[in-house]
Amino acid sequence: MRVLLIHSDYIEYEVKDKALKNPEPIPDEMKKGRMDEVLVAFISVEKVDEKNPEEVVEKAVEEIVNVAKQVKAENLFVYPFAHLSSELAKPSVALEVLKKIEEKLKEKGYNVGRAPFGYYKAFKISCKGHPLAELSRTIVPEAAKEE
Ligand SMILES: NCC(=O)N[C@H]1[C@@H](O)[C@H](n2cnc3c(N)ncnc32)O[C@@H]1CO
Repeated sequence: MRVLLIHSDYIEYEVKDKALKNPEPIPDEMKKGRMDEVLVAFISVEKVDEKNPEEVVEKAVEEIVNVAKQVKAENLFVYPFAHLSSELAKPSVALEVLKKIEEKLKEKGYNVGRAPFGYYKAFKISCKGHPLAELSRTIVPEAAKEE
């Protein structure tokens, strides 16, 4: 899994078109969204994550929470982003992993938004520009490290 973390004044998105034959079904209110004072996590779920999705969910949540505490962000935004890797997990696994990350971050008390999965989206983001405002993380299951 590849994660790009951007501490932002805001992020806003608008769904434009289907990018998969069967994108995530979404209600009209999810076709546009905005979150302010937010730590955005652009996430590419990778093929290697299929070896242990539960483990990469836990590790991703840990990494995102660590950064959220450092930058004092209470709002988090999970953004499905298929452009950080050339070895993507299949959509069914990726969607489940992203939903689980969202769910576990909420369980930890954060306000969590998520952009719809399987669509082309226009988005605007305002990076805060401080030294910890742009970070990236690579997360792999332990099993993959032994190979
Ligand atoms: N920016 C627009 C976009 O990326 N659209 C992507 C994601 O929303 C989602 N998607 C598919 N596979 C994955 C994956 N492995 N990880 C994350 N998202 C995925 O499906 C779209 C087409 O790849």
